[in-house]
Amino acid sequence: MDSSDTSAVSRRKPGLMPLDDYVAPPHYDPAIIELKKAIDLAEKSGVVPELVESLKRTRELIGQRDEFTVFCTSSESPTCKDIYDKTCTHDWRKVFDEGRTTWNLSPVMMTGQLEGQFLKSIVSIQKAKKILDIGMFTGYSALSLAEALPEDGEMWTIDFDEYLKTFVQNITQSSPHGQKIKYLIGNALEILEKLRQDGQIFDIIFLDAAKVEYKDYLEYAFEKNLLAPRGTVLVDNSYQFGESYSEEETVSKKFAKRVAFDTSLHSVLVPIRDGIMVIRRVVDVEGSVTESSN
Ligand SMILES: C[S@@+](CC[C@H](N)C(=O)[O-])C[C@H]1O[C@@H](n2cnc3c(N)ncnc32)[C@H](O)[C@@H]1O
Repeated sequence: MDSSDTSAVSRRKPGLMPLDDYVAPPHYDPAIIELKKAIDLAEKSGVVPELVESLKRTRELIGQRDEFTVFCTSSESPTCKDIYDKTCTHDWRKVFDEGRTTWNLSPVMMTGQLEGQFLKSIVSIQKAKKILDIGMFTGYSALSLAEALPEDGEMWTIDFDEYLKTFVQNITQSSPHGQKIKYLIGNALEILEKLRQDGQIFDIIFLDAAKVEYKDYLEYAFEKNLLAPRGTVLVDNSYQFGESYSEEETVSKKFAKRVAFDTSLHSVLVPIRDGIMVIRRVVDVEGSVTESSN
């Protein structure tokens, strides 16, 4: 986009993030990290200048595309922005060293504005009323999802630490959606088992905790029926920074194959950020009449 076109900016609907405020997030795509290396190498090795220029132009186009994607995406709520800012300035290393968090947490773990708005869209399209968020951290995904729920909607969120619950509660109490959030503190697998025994079911389940446990979360959703009929599972970090499509048989790749080869599931991997997989029961997408691929 031509950034000198200010008339385009003034025509944008209220609520969109001003482009001047846009700060490019750290890149999740290993191809872009490789491209930066290629530019350095090309500059140092004295190749034809047109090659260096072409590589730089490629990098610039990727940056412009990312910027344009954010431009076309509604902005975050003031409370989500507050979560973002407070998470970025918090001393996570210190609280981890003091034993107050189980994981050595980092702001890059947050879903953030673009993914948050995507999650909200899914909630509203599905008209979901009850959601489970596995992996709360500082509540960015939990609040984004909660914001699209109806007033009597329920947002249940899981994480290990009481410290995180207090952190999130202190911020979300100023949001009208904060009261929809129910905190489940402890180990995700133990909590999922308890939810199953209690017969709880959810319209949407968002997976964003331990990647090695994703297969178990999936089993709880589809085989142990924590997912309501016509429900949706959303899986964050489906690219896992490239590990899912690397040569090696990584945990993320095994999970992706597990989903891809399951004929009872319909899935689509949306290339937002580190990749979000949207998984539903095939009968809920195609009905009972399906066309054979043979
Ligand atoms: C990537 S962060 C979640 C980010 C969050 N969804 C957001 O939007 O900001 C992963 C979180 O999952 C939690 N977690 C990881 N494994 C867990 C487990 N087995 N049980 C409970 N929480 C877990 C970690 O403590 C961490 O806060």
